[in-house]
Amino acid sequence: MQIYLVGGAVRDKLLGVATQDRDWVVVGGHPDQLKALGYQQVGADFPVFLHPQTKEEYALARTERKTGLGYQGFSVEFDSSVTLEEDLARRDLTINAMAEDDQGRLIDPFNGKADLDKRRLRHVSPAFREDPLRVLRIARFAARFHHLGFTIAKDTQDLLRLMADSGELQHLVAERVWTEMSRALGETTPSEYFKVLKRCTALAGLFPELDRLFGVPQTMRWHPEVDTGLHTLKALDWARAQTDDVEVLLATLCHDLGKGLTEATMLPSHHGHEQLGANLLRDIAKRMKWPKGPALLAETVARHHTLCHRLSEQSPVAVLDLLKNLNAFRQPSRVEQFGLACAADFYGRSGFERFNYPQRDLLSRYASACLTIAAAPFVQQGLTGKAIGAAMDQARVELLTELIGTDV
Ligand SMILES: Nc1ccn([C@@H]2O[C@H](COP(=O)(O)OP(=O)(O)OP(=O)(O)O)[C@@H](O)[C@H]2O)c(=O)n1
Repeated sequence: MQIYLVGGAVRDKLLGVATQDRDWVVVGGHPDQLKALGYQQVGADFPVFLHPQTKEEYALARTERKTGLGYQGFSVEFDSSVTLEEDLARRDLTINAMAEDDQGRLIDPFNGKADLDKRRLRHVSPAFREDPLRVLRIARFAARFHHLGFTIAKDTQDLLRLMADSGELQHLVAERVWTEMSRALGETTPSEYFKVLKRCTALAGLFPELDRLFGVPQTMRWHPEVDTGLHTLKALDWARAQTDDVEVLLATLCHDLGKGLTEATMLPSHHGHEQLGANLLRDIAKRMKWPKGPALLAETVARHHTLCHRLSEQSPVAVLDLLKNLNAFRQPSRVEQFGLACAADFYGRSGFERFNYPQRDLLSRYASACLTIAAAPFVQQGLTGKAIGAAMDQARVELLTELIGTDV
């Protein structure tokens, strides 16, 4: 029995970046051997074992790589004659198909190291198609390594397109898609995930409401150049630079979904897109099986995000409504999450640098967004709408003064 380090850990070591976890492959081993050594099998159908101390994953070498949720009932035949090369050949990308032996020697039959050097994401073989989730994985790796200059090889782009066009991604179970998307939101350049899926046409099947935003013009006053899809992605990258909170990032991604529906009738103002988007999000969250927390924040941000743009016009009743929708009385942290997603909407405006807004203006708008909902404690004390309004005004002035360093 031989054991090799494989996959992400080998790739990340060569790339000189921190790795998340280490995976091992066991060649020529038998499940009973591993169990006798104290390894614990994970899942009845799956040849993966947890190391008794480190709890790292040790997988028996195999020639079938369908993984995870959605393949219940699928069992992998155990075959101790599978070689390391055969196992590596069925992996997704060449940069993920390298191994290291116990002497630290690299085993790289598919030139993964050369692809790392060329900053290239390239699939290993036609076996890539065994798991349609890999289309999403490639998009996620593109989002993770975009800042290092990685691009997707032409052949691999063609394959992604082929798989998307064939409709095979429609069979993916919602939970797997959510896991990939939520991980992608936390990658360094999350916009790349959606750009890759858009380019290969997968986005239209996976998330049609988001796909529809591309080509929908923004309100001219704020966004003279870009369409709503590009505005959304710009906002998302800005939000990611501030936080890795998936709830905020999902809410930022979804804040303008209603504009896909207002295009025909309500341009140029997109009047009513907030309500339409929020209603849409209820159905989307159910269909895509998003967890409750992220779904709730996304819906509330969609419904109320424009409130921050016209803060001075808001009545305490409107703010109260927002606080209730946010569930801010039970979860005060939602206040800041909301403010951050609204700030991302603001920073995502096209040509925003060109407008040359002074820094203090941007800061004050962001602060205002946070402060509007910072009224929560006052509401908790049972104050009336009028008193809340007065308290908010006072709080807003105080924070702005502190942030800007001058009287407002
Ligand atoms: N659908 C999949 C899932 C995984 N793998 C292979 O299994 C390895 C481990 O998978 P995973 O832990 O999901 O990915 P990592 O490459 O380790 O990336 P991360 O840093 O995101 O964990 C991958 O490197 C890849 O070789 C694959 O080929 N196809």
